[in-house]
Amino acid sequence: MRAMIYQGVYRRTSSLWCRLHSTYVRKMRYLFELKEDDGICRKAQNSGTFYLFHNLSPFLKKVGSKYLAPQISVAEMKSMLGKFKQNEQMIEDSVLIGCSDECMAYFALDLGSLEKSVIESELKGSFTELRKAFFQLDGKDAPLLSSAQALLRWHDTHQYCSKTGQPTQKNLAGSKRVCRTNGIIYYPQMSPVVITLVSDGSRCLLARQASFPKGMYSALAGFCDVGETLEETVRREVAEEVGLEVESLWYSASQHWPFPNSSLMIACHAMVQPQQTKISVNKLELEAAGWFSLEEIMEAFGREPKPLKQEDGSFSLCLPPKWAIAHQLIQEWIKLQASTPA
Ligand SMILES: NC(=O)C1=CN([C@@H]2O[C@H](COP(=O)(O)OP(=O)(O)OC[C@H]3O[C@@H](n4cnc5c(N)ncnc54)[C@H](OP(=O)(O)O)[C@@H]3O)[C@@H](O)[C@H]2O)C=CC1
Ligand SMILES: [Mg+2]
Repeated sequence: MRAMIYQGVYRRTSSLWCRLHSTYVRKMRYLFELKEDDGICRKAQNSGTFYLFHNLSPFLKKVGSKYLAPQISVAEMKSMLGKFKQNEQMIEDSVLIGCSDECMAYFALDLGSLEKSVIESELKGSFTELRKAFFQLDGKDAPLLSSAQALLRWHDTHQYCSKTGQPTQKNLAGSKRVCRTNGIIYYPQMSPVVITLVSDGSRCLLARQASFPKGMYSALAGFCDVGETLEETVRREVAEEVGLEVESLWYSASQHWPFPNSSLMIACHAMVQPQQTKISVNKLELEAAGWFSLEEIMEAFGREPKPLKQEDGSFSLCLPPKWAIAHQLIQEWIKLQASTPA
């Protein structure tokens, strides 16, 4: 009801509204309406565009070395569903993931129940594992597909109420699911993770897990435990993984991270005492960890960001790609070194 009144007011005063509010505010208010009101959302689905997935792999087109995520119009969607003899209502399974500056809504839809190869040849592209394409995606596509995949995965794994065992229903935008039996509302979840670049004033500490690409080192990361503050998580993870005590820390930025599930990566810098830098690697968590000088870091950034085998069989240092927030932390650390007197 609130959203309907709101929309009426919006229509009557739209020119005033446009003058009063920035594009950003208009977009956010519009997305809020779509999440609140299934009727408005249904209309938006009939004029919006769709990002397609197949069992959580996004539909992409490869242009040179880059991947692009095509937006499929509602007309194309309906024609394709017709070819599969599917009801157009399948469009309502989609989830809202954003909108354009002109308030045209974007949705994501998983077509996992349909034959993959037929859709691929129909739309001339391919469903590609997100992990494979993530670092070659166009600027705006990576965060959009990352949150779309997380939302689709959450709906796929929350079909039933954990209290009553009854099926849950999603609202049209997909911003929640409701158990009709007892009214419990479930909201999409993500796990908070801290990622910390530890410095001793002149070197930074990087580590690798056995699953990382050869030669790749990154900042220390770890999931927040229930009840912890971010500061406590940073201190605990640094102590657990490399046996050091953090003296001070500060927040840098955050990023949604789709692997292995939906995480909110909260990036921090931390300092340890220059006299207390002896690392003791927790081999259950990490394969290796080490201190790296500014020169070593600059040299690694100067190389191609891919594993490079050296003559002795080891791999040269390779740093996280620019989309990963760890990359940003390392870049900030470099700037800090330049601005700090030796
Ligand atoms: N952007 C980047 O550069 C980097 C990103 N990351 C990301 O940071 C995240 C956390 O890093 P990681 O070092 O693995 O974390 P942790 O150091 O916390 O260790 C991972 C272990 O924690 C347990 N765990 C606790 N809570 C969760 C949860 N909510 N989800 C999954 N596992 C949990 C699991 O143990 P068990 O399975 O035994 O129960 C898991 O093996 C990952 O998503 C990883 O992809 C990590 C490094 C670099
Ligand atoms: Mg870790």
